[in-house]
Amino acid sequence: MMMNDLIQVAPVAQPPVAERRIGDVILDLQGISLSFGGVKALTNISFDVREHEIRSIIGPNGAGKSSMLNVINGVYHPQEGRIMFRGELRQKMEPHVAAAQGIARTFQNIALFKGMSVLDNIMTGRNLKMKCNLFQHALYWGRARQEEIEHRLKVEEVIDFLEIQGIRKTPVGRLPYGLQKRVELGRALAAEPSLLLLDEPMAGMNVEEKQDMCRFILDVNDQFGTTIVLIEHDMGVVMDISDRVVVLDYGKKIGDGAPDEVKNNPEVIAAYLGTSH
Ligand SMILES: Nc1ncnc2c1ncn2[C@@H]1O[C@H](COP(=O)(O)OP(=O)(O)OP(=O)(O)O)[C@@H](O)[C@H]1O
Repeated sequence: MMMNDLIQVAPVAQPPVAERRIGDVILDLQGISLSFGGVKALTNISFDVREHEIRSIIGPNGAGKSSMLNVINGVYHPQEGRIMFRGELRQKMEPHVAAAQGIARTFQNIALFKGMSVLDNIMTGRNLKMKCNLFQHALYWGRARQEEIEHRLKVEEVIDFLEIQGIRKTPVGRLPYGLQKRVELGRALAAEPSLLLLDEPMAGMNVEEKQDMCRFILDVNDQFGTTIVLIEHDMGVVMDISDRVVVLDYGKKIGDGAPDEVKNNPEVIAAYLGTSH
């Protein structure tokens, strides 16, 4: 089996890179190493992410992809290495600080409130933007009400964008898996992130659901200029929508470059065929 054989989804038309205004490096990771006790999840990984690009992280199971996302949004603190975000050296970033700096993410296992409606789940993505606290809600009802209306409008925009108007009142737990994934994307978008981290947004989806999700990811990138870092196992999707791809294997970087370059990298092919170890 070659890398090309892994392609499962019909190609999605992608505008040329120049049209999507790829900019300067906004995230620069240098020499990142992360261990859990004796387990080395990441060893001396360096790569960067440019503004407005779609940057994918791929690799076999256990390669360190989710650990890398957790380093980027401050859930894990690497023992070694340096992270620059928008020109600032980050020490121990906490997840809420990363969120406040415009980094949002979705998770491998959907993390939504199953009993709450689609609308209310997406509304939770606005939490960091809310200025009025409970006390102010009681004292300045008018101001809090105005703020609530503004948040609702933003959430409705996200709902329209993701074409989920028909299910806005439905409890999330009643939705099929593919739609739940879309709602999770909606919650991340409600935070109006500049950097969006997507952990296997297409896992468990059928071909049609994958094509829809691809379209939404490309539209988010194109219409809002959002920079996207994506982990995905489906090589067809990755090669179609990414500007650049970084490849991890056993916690080490074995490839980095444009999709065509990575596809033809012998070390990457060997890792996917299981012949490198
Ligand atoms: N919290 C943790 N505690 C201990 N070990 C961990 C932890 N998180 C990850 N690891 C280990 O680090 C290594 C990399 O795991 P990680 O989940 O980052 O890989 P992955 O590439 O995302 O895998 P998958 O594709 O299966 O999701 C694995 O050996 C894993 O067991």
